[in-house]
Amino acid sequence: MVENLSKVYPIALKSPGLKGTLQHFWQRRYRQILAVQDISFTIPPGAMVGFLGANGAGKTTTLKMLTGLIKPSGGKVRVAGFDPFRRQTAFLRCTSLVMGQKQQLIWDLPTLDSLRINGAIYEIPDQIFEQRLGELSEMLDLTTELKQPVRKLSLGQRMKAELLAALLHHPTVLFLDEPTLGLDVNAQVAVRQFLQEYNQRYQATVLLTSHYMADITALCERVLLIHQGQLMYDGDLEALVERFSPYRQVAVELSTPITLEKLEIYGEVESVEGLLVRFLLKRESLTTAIAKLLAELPVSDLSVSDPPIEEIIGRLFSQGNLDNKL
Ligand SMILES: Nc1ncnc2c1ncn2[C@@H]1O[C@H](COP(=O)(O)OP(=O)(O)OP(=O)(O)O)[C@@H](O)[C@H]1O
Repeated sequence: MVENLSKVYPIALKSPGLKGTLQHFWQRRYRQILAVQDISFTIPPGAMVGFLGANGAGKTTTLKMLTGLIKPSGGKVRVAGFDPFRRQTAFLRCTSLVMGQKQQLIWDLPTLDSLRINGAIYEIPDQIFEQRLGELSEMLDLTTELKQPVRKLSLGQRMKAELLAALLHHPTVLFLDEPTLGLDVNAQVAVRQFLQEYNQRYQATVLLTSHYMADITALCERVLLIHQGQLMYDGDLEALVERFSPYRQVAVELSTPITLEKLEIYGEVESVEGLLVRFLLKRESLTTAIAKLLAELPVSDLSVSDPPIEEIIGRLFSQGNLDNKL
């Protein structure tokens, strides 16, 4: 549960050069960055929620406040009933934060050794450790890799090993910051499937950020959208698409070729491949535009769909777009 949560970062203002450094030493001046402004939301146990926003929107800052790594400047946070910033043992035992760009496994040690260290930190009894290790490594399809030093693992194997390390204590609340960052498509799919299975098997609550919309569409029905530190949307992913995509994609198969110039009379032409033309047509005038197309062009087939979700969100995040739309 998050209520009116805010975070302000003070940024030191310093002119370049020695003079600036000396001045800064005697008289420090700061500017404030409002990284997160007054956001509120509640996530019920067991839900998987996507956290969307452009670079610098405030996602990582929010996750850091939810995991107690930084102190909020204002507002209230409760995770599984705890105030994260107090970092109580019971809180640490039921949560985990996985950051795609940071690693906790020790580079030169075999993965298994790092996992044993984690087991000791969380005081997991040997028998339970072995049982969880077996279970999670099977779900993640990791076997002989665990005996290799971390530096010898592929990026995908390393991410899976990181997840194993983060989940050994069976957290019921999971914060994932770009867990598939830089992975190839197969590894992304494997991580995604694992997260889904973990969520279902242990009814874990998951808050996930990702730049790969495929992660969000595969895992999350509900999304939170943050823009310049403010929560702009909290609801169904599908409804978000409806709300922010004013266009539908209309694919038309022609029986004879038509020049681009003539095609453009009917709407924005997205692509032409031989006799297959893809239009982007405005939702509000879709039926009239299609009727005109069918009446005036030699159409042999026609289908209507939403543009890919990546494209919609991409357009949404492109400079200034959100400001106009919200
Ligand atoms: N430690 C810090 N000190 C000062 N400013 C910071 C600090 N961490 C983040 N910021 C600023 O706060 C804002 C939000 O950053 P944050 O890292 O939360 O964004 P994000 O949504 O996670 O972005 P990305 O997708 O690029 O990771 C940005 O303007 C960033 O420059």
